[in-house]
Amino acid sequence: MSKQLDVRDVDVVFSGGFGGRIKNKALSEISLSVGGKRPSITAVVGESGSGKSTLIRLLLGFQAPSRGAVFYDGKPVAGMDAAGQRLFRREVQAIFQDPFDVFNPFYKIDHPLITPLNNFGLVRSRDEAYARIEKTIARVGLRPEETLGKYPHQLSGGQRQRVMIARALLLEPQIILADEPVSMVDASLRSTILEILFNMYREESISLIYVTHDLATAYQVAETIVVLYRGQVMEVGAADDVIHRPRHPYTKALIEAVPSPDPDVPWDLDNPEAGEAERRALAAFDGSTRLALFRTDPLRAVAAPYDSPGERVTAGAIQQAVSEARLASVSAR
Ligand SMILES: Nc1ncnc2c1ncn2[C@@H]1O[C@H](COP(=O)(O)OP(=O)(O)OP(=O)(O)O)[C@@H](O)[C@H]1O
Repeated sequence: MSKQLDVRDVDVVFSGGFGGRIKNKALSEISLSVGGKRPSITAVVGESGSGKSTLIRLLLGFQAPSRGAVFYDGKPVAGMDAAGQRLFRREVQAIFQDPFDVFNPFYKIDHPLITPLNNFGLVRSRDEAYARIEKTIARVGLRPEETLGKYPHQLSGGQRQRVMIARALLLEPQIILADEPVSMVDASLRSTILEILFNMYREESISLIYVTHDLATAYQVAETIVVLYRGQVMEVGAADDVIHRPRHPYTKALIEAVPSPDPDVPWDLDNPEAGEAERRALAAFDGSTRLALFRTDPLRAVAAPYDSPGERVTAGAIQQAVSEARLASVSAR
């Protein structure tokens, strides 16, 4: 049983202009929940200005709703006592788009890892803190000896993002809100970071709200997709249904906007347009084969072995690649 974060029928209205007479409804009639009986991953997909950041601030308790309420573990976040708030602050963690903004450039990256452990009384000594930090750093795929003791600018963007994930994990959260966690990371690391997030869910029962503009990665990790447009939920459902049987014209338009290159043109690994779907397809092979990549639908790609660039791939090879890629995608979810 994991704890539940619940948004019930929330509006967020911002006032602007002279005397606050101009009203901007950033969120309208929003209801969603994560966690509860079993942990879950929900993706919230929306374009710029759809209200994603406002939603994250609302979920973190930084933005008060104009109507409706947010509940954590059945209690309204707005009315929590000090002890409740403290628990909420520890158990609901966020990971942001650009971790560089979060780090203080004058402190080594050990600082934002040790401080919350001390503040929440989770460790009794510096040695205990370092033992936990090293273990967690390793879990997000970094080497403690190459990471700790460094300043933020001495790490790559992907390393900084993984340190932020480690920081969230150290606090033993119930729920993680990930706000565009891979949009600043280069393509080759995107899958790795999404996989780390997915493993937190699978291995530690942490629920995840993954906020993104990218339908393909949403489909990759989430079981439920919420499509947000101008502050309203346009469509919500199981990821497969939303992607393969979209009901709302806006969702259809989003899916159509995912680039789908000519299936007759083989891709190679250096193709800069290769995205999540291609990388997943590649995972179906052991990497020893030369591969050409094809999109089969907007969000799925297959990899087929080929001998030399430009050579046409046989239908049989594609068929085999399709079945193997499907198998890979089934087991990855
Ligand atoms: N503090 C604020 N005061 C007034 N209006 C705001 C405020 N914050 C957000 N808005 C407005 O609310 C709407 C939603 O903004 P929000 O930042 O949540 O969108 P977003 O989906 O996160 O966009 P992006 O992906 O570009 O960050 C926009 O119209 C924005 O101008």
